[in-house]
Amino acid sequence: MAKVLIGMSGGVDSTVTTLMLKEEGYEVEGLYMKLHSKPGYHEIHQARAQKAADFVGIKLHVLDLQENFKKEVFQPFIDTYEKGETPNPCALCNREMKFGEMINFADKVGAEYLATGHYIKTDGEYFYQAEDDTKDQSYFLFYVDKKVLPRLLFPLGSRKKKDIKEIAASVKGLESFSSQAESSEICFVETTYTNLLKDYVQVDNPGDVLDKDGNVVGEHKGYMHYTIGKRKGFTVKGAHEPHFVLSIDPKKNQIVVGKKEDLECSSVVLDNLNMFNEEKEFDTTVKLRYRTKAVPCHVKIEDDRAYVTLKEGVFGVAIGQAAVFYSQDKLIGGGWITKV
Ligand SMILES: Nc1ncnc2c1ncn2[C@@H]1O[C@H](COP(=O)(O)OP(=O)(O)OP(=O)(O)O)[C@@H](O)[C@H]1O
Repeated sequence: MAKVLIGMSGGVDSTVTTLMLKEEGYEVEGLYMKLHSKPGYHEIHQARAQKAADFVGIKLHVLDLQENFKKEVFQPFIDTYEKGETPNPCALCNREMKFGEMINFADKVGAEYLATGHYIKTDGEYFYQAEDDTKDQSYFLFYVDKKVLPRLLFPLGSRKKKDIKEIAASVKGLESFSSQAESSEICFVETTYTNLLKDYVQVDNPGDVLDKDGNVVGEHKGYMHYTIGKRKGFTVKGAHEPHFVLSIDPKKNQIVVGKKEDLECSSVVLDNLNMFNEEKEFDTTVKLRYRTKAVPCHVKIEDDRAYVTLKEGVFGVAIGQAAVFYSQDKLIGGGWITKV
């Protein structure tokens, strides 16, 4: 039977995935990657991964990628906030670490396949949304190099999260994995992103809040406290209705605020595209942030830029975020929002 490398984080998903692969008869080896440098984190999670590997009876490799992660994922995260934009570190991590470095490691140990506990499906050519739509992670995988797709296995793509927890709870020796707290959306953010940023950049720096016409109407705490669509944490003199952040000017340390309807966006431009097919002009649907529904759109690709016309207005679209195209449940590509 073929050899598969499984990314083991010490969490319930990759632990149950490992068990499934082993039961299916694959020759399985595990890999724990040290990615970010959150103090005390790896001691706990590596030990959990080791416990899972020992239970299933497989070898666990450990790879220290902290320097690499810092350069490819963490620093861009800080830089994006400094530019007044909204980052998506998970999409970068998936391309560079989980389906970049891990594929290289799979080659090293002679594994034909790479598996993870992601909730997503693939047929080797495209990604598809997971069966469990509350857990679907396809949005964060749009930037993975399509060359690696034929080698990926996602046993959880057709499963429900609650069933995975039940499996862990029912296997003697793995019960503790079923009750672990769910990991936060961004693994290296412990509390809030601003708390983390404060260790690296000057976040607290009061400045002016402007209205759409450029009048100073209030004060904010420092532009990095805000992302597009945020409605709290700044003052607006005499305001009776909620105001939302419409744009951020990092150079002037100013934010522009307005009403909900001012946030509506009808087109976006994307760069750094990652398309899974060759089409240059098409109608499809696009998701402009995680946990929102995909809206119908028209796409025209020219010189590695996608010009996307939305057929329904979308609120709170932010530069720096991913725009991911879906045809029904099939992910056909995406890019990074560079202009709204
Ligand atoms: N540090 C790591 N080392 C190796 N593989 C990892 C690591 N972190 C995540 N992975 C792999 O990527 C998958 C998805 O990671 P994600 O961070 O979304 O975790 P998750 O959905 O909470 O899964 P889990 O319950 O396995 O932690 C994991 O199931 C695992 O296969």
